Amino acid sequence: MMTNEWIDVSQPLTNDMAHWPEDTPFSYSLTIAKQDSGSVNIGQITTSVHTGTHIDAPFHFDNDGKRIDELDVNLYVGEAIVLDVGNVQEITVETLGNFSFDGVTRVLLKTSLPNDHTRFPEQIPNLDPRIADFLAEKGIKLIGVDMPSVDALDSKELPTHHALYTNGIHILENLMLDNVEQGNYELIALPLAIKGADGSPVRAVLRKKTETDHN
Ligand SMILES: Nc1ccccc1C(=O)C[C@H](N)C(=O)O
Ligand SMILES: [Zn+2]
Ligand SMILES: [Zn+2]
Repeated sequence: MMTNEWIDVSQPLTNDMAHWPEDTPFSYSLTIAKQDSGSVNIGQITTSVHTGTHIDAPFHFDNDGKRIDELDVNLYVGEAIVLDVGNVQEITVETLGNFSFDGVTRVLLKTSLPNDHTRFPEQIPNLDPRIADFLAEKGIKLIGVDMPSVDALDSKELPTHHALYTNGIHILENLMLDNVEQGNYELIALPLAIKGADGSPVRAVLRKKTETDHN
């Protein structure tokens, strides 16, 4: 059987990468050099947990919501469908109504936003909060986007975050889908086990399903 290779759809974590204005930038530095320790190089990282490819815990936008370490890891591993919605600036129920969801529980939206991890976008396509009900009805438990947020960048109310949460749909942000075509994949995007956290970086990878794969 032909097996496809896993492909990386995560933003590289670089010291010049984009971050939310007023949020903590990502930085990696070597704090102990081998010539000084006599044995090893040791680095440290500093970052907001919402920089780069990451998941939101419900606690990010709801004080009573689950924290990262309380989330089921099964949400982040398994079959996912990539949908190309790059033809619209506003993603609505009507946009999604054109697709078949095939009984998958994870949907990744590829928008028109070009992937550039060094540039924080000025504007992003809008996700109508009403898609939450629609996706929940299709059995979706995880939505992934190639943008820093599922709401407008200046939103304080975060209507789409809340609508998804209310419908039991978890959120994955800042995927890199430029080189991924629409279709059925397997996804791995596991968060770190950060106790009590509101979000976590993930390493997100996809593998295209072949016709011989079972569902
Ligand atoms: N880090 C921030 C700093 C300031 C204002 C918003 C954010 C966010 O993270 C919101 C976004 N909806 C997110 O989940 O990534
Ligand atoms: Zn986030
Ligand atoms: Zn978010």
